[in-house]
Amino acid sequence: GNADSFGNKVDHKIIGIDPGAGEMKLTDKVTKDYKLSDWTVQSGSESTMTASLDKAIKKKEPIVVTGWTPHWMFQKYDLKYLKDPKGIYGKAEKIHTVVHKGFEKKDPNATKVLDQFFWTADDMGKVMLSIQNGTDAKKAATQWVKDNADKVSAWTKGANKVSGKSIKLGYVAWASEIASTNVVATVLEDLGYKVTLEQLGAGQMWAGLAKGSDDAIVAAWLPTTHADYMKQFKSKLTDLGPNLEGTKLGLVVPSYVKIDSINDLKD
Ligand SMILES: C[SH](C)CC(=O)O
Repeated sequence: GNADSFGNKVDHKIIGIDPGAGEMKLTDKVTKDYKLSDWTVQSGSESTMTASLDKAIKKKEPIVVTGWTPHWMFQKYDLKYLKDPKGIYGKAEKIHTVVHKGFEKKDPNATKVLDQFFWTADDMGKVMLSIQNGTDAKKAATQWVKDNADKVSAWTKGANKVSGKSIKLGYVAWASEIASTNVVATVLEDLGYKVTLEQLGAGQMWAGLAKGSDDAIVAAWLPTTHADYMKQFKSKLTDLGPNLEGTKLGLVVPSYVKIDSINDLKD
């Protein structure tokens, strides 16, 4: 391709996240369907991706990463999504709360709270930003719960305080899920639950939920991003529905990058 193409400038690399993330599967499909044959998707983690983004932006260098909303990166940097004319990343999605099938009978009280948990990208953004600014995730969650007693009381409506009961929440270390899982854990702890948080890879989180080593997740990106996991484990899961609506995911570049569409990645 021509020497000064964007592809050449970034060594034809899309800076990705953890290999089990649904977005990575979708990004593989993007490289195929948009015929980006000389491109590779570099896997790592959310923190290696955001570190690469930070480094490039500090030097005003070109970069393209797998991004998503809600995420603090959009508050911290001036970024834009590349248009996805083939719609491979899907439309706005919802993050669902999913429990191991049978948990709803084992603990209807906790299930009620999990079912009633619902908040906005702004709510999540406040917790994410506080964590990004160095506050411990647990403390940021506790602070948000304290500051939003009205919202939380809607989640715990009709639920009782408990003693001697425990619950295990699985999650993946994505900023969005660190925020949501710690907030839900705090609310359950305030009701008397002993809550264990298990940080896992995406595949392990779904497998753990299916086999019951975890009771619940608030991290299911549906209908597109986690479609494969949901299909694979459907018979072992009870989907309690959305806890957040209006997500987005796709390829993200700093605004100083002069391309606007995934099609522009072709040399
Ligand atoms: C990275 S998004 C929060 C979720 C996913 O891609 O699996």
